[in-house]
Amino acid sequence: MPARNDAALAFLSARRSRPAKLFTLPVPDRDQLVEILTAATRVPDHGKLQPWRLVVLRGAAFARLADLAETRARELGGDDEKIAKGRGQYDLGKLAVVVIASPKPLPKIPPVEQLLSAGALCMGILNAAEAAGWGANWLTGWPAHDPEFAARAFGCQGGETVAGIVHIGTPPADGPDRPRPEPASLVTWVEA
Ligand SMILES: Cc1cc2nc3c(=O)[nH]c(=O)nc-3n(C[C@H](O)[C@H](O)[C@H](O)COP(=O)(O)O)c2cc1C
Repeated sequence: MPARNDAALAFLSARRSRPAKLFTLPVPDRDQLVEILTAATRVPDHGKLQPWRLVVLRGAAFARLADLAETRARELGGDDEKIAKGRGQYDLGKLAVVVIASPKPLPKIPPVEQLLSAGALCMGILNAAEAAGWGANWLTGWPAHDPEFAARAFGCQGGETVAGIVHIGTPPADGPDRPRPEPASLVTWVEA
């Protein structure tokens, strides 16, 4: 039986995202990011399929992807708001890990379970980054859900989708936390 870990419980009880648009430098270097990803990829994965892959965005990649999002918005007939929303996180990005859900064609493990594993990986990156002293924020945005953008930007193919784009950086000083769920209002206890 695992020992009670009060420090871990305290961390999980206080964890939160920080707004990526306010991140500043520094961001994790390669070794620091590998440490985060080593912890984060320790994630439930039915069938040990590893139904995900990661794309790390740094430096000039962000300006290129912002332009790609604008190009795609124009192709879709989008207005200025769609262009601005599409460019947003890439114009401001400094370091981000794109989690690609990459489902394997195995009928035994349904696609939803493989997608959930990718979501768990996003959460793992949030937690590992915060535990390592960084701010982190899980974003998507319309381009991430546009198959053509996802193919051009991240090489998505064969049923792959973007589960999350997790930005990591130096966060601003903490503001107030957002309201949190009260478990009592969510839980049905089934005891008979
Ligand atoms: C799948 C997913 C996609 C999200 N995409 C966005 C997004 O595109 N833009 C945004 O402002 N927030 C987005 N969010 C919400 C942010 O991650 C938000 O900061 C987070 O819910 C804060 O919760 P936390 O403090 O418990 O981590 C997304 C959340 C999830 C789970």
